[in-house]
Amino acid sequence: MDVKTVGIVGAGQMGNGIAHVFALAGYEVRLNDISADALDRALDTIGHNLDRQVSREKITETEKRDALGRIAITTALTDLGACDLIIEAATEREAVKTAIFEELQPHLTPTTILTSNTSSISITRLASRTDRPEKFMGFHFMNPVPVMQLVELIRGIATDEATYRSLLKVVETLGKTAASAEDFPAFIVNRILMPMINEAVYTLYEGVGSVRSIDESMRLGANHPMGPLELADFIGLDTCLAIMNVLHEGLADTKYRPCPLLTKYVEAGWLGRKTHRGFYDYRGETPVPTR
Ligand SMILES: CC(=O)CC(=O)SCCNC(=O)CCNC(=O)[C@H](O)C(C)(C)COP(=O)(O)OP(=O)(O)OC[C@H]1O[C@@H](n2cnc3c(N)ncnc32)[C@H](O)[C@@H]1OP(=O)(O)O
Ligand SMILES: NC(=O)C1=CN([C@@H]2O[C@H](COP(=O)(O)OP(=O)(O)OC[C@H]3O[C@@H](n4cnc5c(N)ncnc54)[C@H](OP(=O)(O)O)[C@@H]3O)[C@@H](O)[C@H]2O)C=CC1
Repeated sequence: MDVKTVGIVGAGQMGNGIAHVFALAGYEVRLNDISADALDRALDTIGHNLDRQVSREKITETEKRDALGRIAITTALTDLGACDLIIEAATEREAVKTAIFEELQPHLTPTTILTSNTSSISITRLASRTDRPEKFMGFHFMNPVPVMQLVELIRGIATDEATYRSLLKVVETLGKTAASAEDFPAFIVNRILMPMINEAVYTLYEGVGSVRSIDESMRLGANHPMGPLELADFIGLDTCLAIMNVLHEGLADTKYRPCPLLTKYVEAGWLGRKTHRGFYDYRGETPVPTR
C-alpha cells in the first residue's frame, strides 16, 4: 500500500512530534485531538521545533513552510477517515484507544492501515476490537520524535506481511530505523527502560539518593543523556505508571511493581514537564527538585 495521507489521533508531545516528521517527509497530515487548545499548542510546538532545525541549518525556511502547509488540524475524528494510515497517539489508556478505533471504523476506507503508538498495550488485543486485525500494527516512536532514530514495529498475531512491509517502507522514507519487537507487554525499549526508571524512583523512595544525586549518578556514571528521574518527567509520569501497570499485570511478576512514590506523584497531578511539576518543578528559571 502506497501511503500518502496520514491521520494522527492525539496532539500531545508524541502526536506533535509524529506530525512534524511526517510533514517534513512530504506526507499530508491530519492531526486530531479532543481539545482545540491541544491542537493549537501542537502547531506552536511544531513551528518552534522546525525553527530550531532551520537555525541549525538542518532544513531550509522553504522546507519548514511546506511542512507546516501539509498539516491540517481537526477536532472531528471522522475527518481522518479517508487517510491511508492512522497513527493513534492518545493517552496511554486502553479504553481511550479502543473507543477511538471504534469511532473511526465506520468512516475508514477498506485499505486504511491502523496503528497505535502505544508504549506497552497489547497490539493483538487492540487489533481484535477492530474490523481489520490483519491491517493493524504497533508503530512505536521515541520521544523526542524529531531527534530519536528508532521506531519499534510490533506485529499482532493477525498482522499480515503486506501491512508490515508498508510500514517498513514508511519508516525508511522518514529516515529512521525500524526494529521489530514481538507483541508482549511494553515490547523491547520500555521492557528494559521502564523498570530502570521505576527502580530510580524506589532509590529515591528508600532514601538511597536525592533527586539530584540519582540523576547525576546515571548521567555521569553511566553516560545516560538524561538522569532517570529527569527522563521520567520528560516522558510523563502518568505514562510511566501506565507502562509499569501493563508490565505488572501482563507478566504477573512482582519485580514490575510500580513504586508507590510514582503513584503518589501521578495522584497529585504532578505528571512531569507537561504539567510543570514532577520530580522537578519547572515553573521557575531552572528546574528545582521537588524532594
Ligand atoms: C516512553 C516510550 O514509550 C518510549 C520513549 O520514547 S523512551 C524516551 C526515549 N528518549 C530518551 O531517552 C531521550 C534521552 N535524552 C536525550 O537523548 C537528549 O537529552 C535530548 C536529545 C532530548 C536532548 O539533547 P541535548 O544534548 O540535551 O540537547 P540539545 O543539544 O539542545 O539537542 C540535541 C538535538 O536534539 C534537538 N532537540 C532537543 N529537544 C528536542 C525536542 N523536544 N524536539 C525536537 N528536537 C529537539 C535539538 O534541536 C538538537 O538537534 P541537532 O543535534 O540536530 O542540532
Ligand atoms: N511520552 C513519551 O515519551 C512516549 C509516549 N508514547 C505513547 O504515545 C501516546 C501519547 O503519549 P504522549 O503524547 O506522551 O501523551 P500526552 O498526554 O502528551 O498527549 C496525549 C494527547 O491525547 C489527547 N487525547 C486523549 N483522549 C483523546 C481522544 N479520545 N481523542 C483524541 N485525543 C485524545 C490528550 O488530550 P487531553 O490532554 O485533553 O486529555 C492529549 O492531548 C501514549 O500511548 C504513550 O504511551 C510513546 C512513546 C514515547
